[in-house]
Amino acid sequence: MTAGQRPVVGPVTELARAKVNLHLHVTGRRADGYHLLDSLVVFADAADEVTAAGGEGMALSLGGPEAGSLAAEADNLVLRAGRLLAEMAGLDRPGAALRLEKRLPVASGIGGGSADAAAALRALARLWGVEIGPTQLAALALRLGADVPVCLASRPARMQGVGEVLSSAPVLPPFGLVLANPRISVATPRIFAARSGPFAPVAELPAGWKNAEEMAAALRGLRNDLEPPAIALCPPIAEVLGALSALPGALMARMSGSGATCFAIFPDAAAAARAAALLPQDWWRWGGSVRSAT
Ligand SMILES: C[C@@](CO)(OP(=O)(O)O)[C@H](O)COP(=O)(O)OP(=O)(O)OC[C@H]1O[C@@H](n2ccc(N)nc2=O)[C@H](O)[C@@H]1O
Ligand SMILES: Nc1ncnc2c1ncn2[C@@H]1O[C@H](COP(=O)(O)OP(=O)(O)O)[C@@H](O)[C@H]1O
Repeated sequence: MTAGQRPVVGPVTELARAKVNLHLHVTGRRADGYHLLDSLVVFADAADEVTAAGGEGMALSLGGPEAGSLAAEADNLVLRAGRLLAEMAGLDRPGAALRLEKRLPVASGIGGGSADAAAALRALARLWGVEIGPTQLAALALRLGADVPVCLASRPARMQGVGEVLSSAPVLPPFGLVLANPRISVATPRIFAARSGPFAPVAELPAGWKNAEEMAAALRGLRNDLEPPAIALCPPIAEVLGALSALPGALMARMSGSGATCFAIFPDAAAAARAAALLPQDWWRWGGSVRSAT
């Protein structure tokens, strides 16, 4: 890796989209305790925003409706990503004024922190003119978290290994998504630690689905293995799943990642947006579309 590319002068902004695990099978466990996963991952249009501009030293300012829960965070993933990229690029005096517009709930199973870290890597690589290949960037991302590599591309993907083995997703039809969180944060390590029982098989997925109904029918045959331990530790998740399933037009509902955010699939984005408005106002809720593979 070099710092040989022409740096960008103006501020660089990157979206940090919410990651949604349409299924999540825990297929094994490594000797170091990390779990082997099989997951079909999509990215919603709900997103944080990371902006990087030139500056002396590296500083981060926070804004947006969900910034409050991060104010006390000494080691924001955006700064960790910046420090790591600067170190790998051999930059002596890296300078960046970073801004995080936080709209996604923190510690909620939609990888907001991972998406922020990935967005910071993309933004700073452009700002500093760092030339880095995709393999090297993915290895760097993995050091920040198991979910960061998939968030780099921020497009539909099949995710395996502990999160670092990425391959093409089936061809997805257009569909809408509702996300709902009961405003309870959930710590990922606790949920993995509470999981028990035999490991799941890798899911058999087709080359693609013709429409949202067909996709939802296939997904109903799969599961999120972290859902039972998450509900045991955080019972309101069951209520969120019940409310999502009862929305008009919902084709299936499931928890994402280690929770507590749950999602429901709809035939289109407009139906999803209408349905989200029917959920309790004291929940974090969102309805809209997902980013396609192209
Ligand atoms: C569960 C998932 C599914 O996409 O999503 P989230 O709930 O975080 O959104 C991810 O695997 C989370 O990825 P990420 O949040 O980046 O995890 P990390 O920071 O690397 O790890 C946090 C902790 O989760 C556990 N962990 C994480 C990933 C993995 N494959 N196996 C694990 O056992 C470990 O206890 C680890 O110490
Ligand atoms: N920019 C950030 N956004 C969210 N969480 C962050 C960030 N930086 C550090 N964190 C820490 O990472 C943890 C996991 O956050 P997050 O990625 O939102 O969870 P999840 O992967 O479950 O959605 C939080 O508890 C928080 O302490």
